[in-house]
Amino acid sequence: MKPFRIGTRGSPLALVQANMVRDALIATHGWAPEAVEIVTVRTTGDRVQDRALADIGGKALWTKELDGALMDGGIDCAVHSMKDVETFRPTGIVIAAMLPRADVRDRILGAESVAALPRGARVGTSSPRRAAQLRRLRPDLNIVLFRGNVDTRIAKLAAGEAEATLLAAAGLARLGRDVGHPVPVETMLPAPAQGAVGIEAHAGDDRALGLIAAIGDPATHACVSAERGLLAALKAGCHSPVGALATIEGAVLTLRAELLSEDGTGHVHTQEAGAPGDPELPRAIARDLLDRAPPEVRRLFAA
Ligand SMILES: NCc1[nH]cc(CCC(=O)O)c1CC(=O)O
Repeated sequence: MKPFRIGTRGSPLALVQANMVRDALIATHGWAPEAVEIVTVRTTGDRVQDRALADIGGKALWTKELDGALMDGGIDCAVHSMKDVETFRPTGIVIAAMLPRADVRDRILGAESVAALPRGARVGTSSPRRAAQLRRLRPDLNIVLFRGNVDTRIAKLAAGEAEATLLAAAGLARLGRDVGHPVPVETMLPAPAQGAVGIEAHAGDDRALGLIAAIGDPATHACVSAERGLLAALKAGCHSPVGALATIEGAVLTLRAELLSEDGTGHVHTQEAGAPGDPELPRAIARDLLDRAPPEVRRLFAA
């Protein structure tokens, strides 16, 4: 039998995540290790390292090449950090499953907490959300541009390019890097879909869809879909300063969300509960946020 081919980017984190999917498929379906093959694909985002992603402005930085491989049958599924997957997917590609979500929080490296940062400290990040949240909490901080994969950013910090940086707890844990301190979600609401690994397949490939669905976590899928539904309703993307986090308790999904202006002076947040899988909840939250947003925030989300 032909091996089941898992497409992934080649970054260390992407490879760890692809191996998590591989291990889950092998365990769930009782496959031999050689029944799965990992295929690495270089994406636009991997090639462009010297500019802020927001400046490149291009779409599908992390997915385009993998989408192509899915569409032409070069791979059977593609594994992504859901945080990096555009809100609107091409026709023919479906998110078949998500692995159980990891720690959703950011971690701060170089200080015990955001409050403990020295006055005027330089904090390295390329995330408009993290930059805006930091500026709101601490207008005295100097935000400096940090790009590259997790280890590159840790190395920049060690080289003294900033006093502190923020990284997703999930990525650090998956890479075995026990560094920094978790930032409570009450201090910094995470990015939509942070900590979730998704598996995509061709919409017409029923065999792949079935095999992948068997390793999925429905609660993660419902939460991340609500967070992505909010982005869709806002017509926002990963370059917009948006925090969102859905959680499920019993049969109730609670979605918390905030929008900020780039300089952090404008801010609006809300929280609402509903049924998991109800697409109206994120839409209602988006309308409420846009209604109440100050002009400098609404301007960023004008359709
Ligand atoms: N934008 C890069 C990116 N995409 C996913 C993760 C971490 C893993 C995750 O959030 O699932 C990271 C690095 C980071 O933000 O620290």
